[in-house]
Amino acid sequence: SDYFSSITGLEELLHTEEYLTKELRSKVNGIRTLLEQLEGELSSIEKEHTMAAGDTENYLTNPVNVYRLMKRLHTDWFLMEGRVQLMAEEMNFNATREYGLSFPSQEDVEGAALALVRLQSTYKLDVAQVAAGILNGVKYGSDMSWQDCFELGQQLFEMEDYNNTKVWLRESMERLRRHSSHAHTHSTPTSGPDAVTLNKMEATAKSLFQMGDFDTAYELSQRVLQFDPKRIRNWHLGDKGTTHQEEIDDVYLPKHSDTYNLSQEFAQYEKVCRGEVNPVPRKELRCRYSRGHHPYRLLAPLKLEEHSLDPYVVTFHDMLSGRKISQLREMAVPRMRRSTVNPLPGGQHKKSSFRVSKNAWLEYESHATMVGMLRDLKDATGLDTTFCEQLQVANYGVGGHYEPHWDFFRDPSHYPAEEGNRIATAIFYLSDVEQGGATAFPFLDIAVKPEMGNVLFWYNLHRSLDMDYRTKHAGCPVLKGSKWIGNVWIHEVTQTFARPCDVFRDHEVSLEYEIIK
Ligand SMILES: O=C(O)CCC(=O)C(=O)O
Ligand SMILES: [Fe+2]
Repeated sequence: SDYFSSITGLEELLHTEEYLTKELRSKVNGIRTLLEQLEGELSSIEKEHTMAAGDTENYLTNPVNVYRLMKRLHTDWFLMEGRVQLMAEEMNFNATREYGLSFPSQEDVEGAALALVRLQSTYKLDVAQVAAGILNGVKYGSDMSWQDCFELGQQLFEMEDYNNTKVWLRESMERLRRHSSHAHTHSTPTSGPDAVTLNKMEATAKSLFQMGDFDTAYELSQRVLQFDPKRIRNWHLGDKGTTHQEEIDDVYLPKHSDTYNLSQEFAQYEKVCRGEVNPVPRKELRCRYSRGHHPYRLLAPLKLEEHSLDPYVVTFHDMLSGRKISQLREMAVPRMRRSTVNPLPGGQHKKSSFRVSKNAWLEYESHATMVGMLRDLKDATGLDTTFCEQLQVANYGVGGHYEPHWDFFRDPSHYPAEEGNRIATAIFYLSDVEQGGATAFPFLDIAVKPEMGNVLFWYNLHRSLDMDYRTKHAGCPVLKGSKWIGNVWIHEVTQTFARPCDVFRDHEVSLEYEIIK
């Protein structure tokens, strides 16, 4: 399971499908050959038999015919029987569990549905466009059928996401309406919903009705009636007369939605993800060459892009070659696991829809490339890299994201006292991302687009080592493509000379951002 959280798992699923397709294709071809043989033999017997039946006496007085009749019934029909049996055996196709192939779980399907609606809401995508395979005006994939949309609507309904249920069911019904009127004008037989689907449609309409979503319920029931006018008898009258207990039990009522996702802060985060940031130019910010903290950088200066000076957030361009990036990703792939988020004290590390990605932890000493990364970081920032966690390589698939959070730990029991808190974060971008997937700082109005080889760096702590709450940040949902990053977390102890503190504590400025929504 967890296929949906990154691209590496999805490739496996594609492999499954390729295998199954080939398997079934060869089966279908085999059966067709057998069927053609059978067809040939049967029609020659039919021909012979018609001849015999047409003039029985004449036929049966011919010794050759008599012999052939005998032979047919003694041998040929049993050969036929064998052929049919063979075909029946061939017909057996139980591929879905047989070959140790990978299949998505219910959780995966839900994750994929969730990803789709997340993208839709974060990037304000039009459902009709998404269903048509268009993302922000670029046509990528093929259309979704009305059944696809309906199933997604059902899925969302089960997940109790009623707002999205509504839009997808409506899109589905709209597509069904167009589909059937199109089929009609071309005088091809209308492939409407089958009885099972109609049942589902009816049940869904009923639940929506009882939940008070009359418009969608109406739209659904109109389609049901179009294909089977006998259905939907009197439930639209409020089901007087059939108020059995079970009828009431199967009504779904909305749960309270997650309040964070409804907060101002979340809305601001989504805005930053969409790139709707404040257009006021920040004159103090520059793109410039930097010598960093090592004489070598006089010859090979760093390309520094400032995003913010306080808190300090910058990009170092072109810090890692494509070849090294491939090495890193190759090392990480076999170790990738679904990402977890830090638990509340005493809790377990949990998978969460808050963070959908896979990651692997790699030891810096295990490869020269990683040792080099730390050295370059040290040269660029002046920070001491004695206390770093292992390198965390993460991959987000489509819809993958990491909601706003802080990298520092608020609870000192979550880091070793001798290392201190996470003073700084460096994100090595190990891929480009076609659309979406920015690293966003909602309080700072900054969205950094991943560019392969760049390093995004910031301080999580004030000089006073107090937590800088303005550094809340997130990985925006990946809309198109796959996002790879390498996270380096540098801890505070041993940085006394690299980043000395001030005479006064400087943390007041960020306190107003402390509130957790
Ligand atoms: O994916 C991103 O851009 C941010 C990742 C991040 O914040 C983290 O892993 O802590
Ligand atoms: Fe982070």
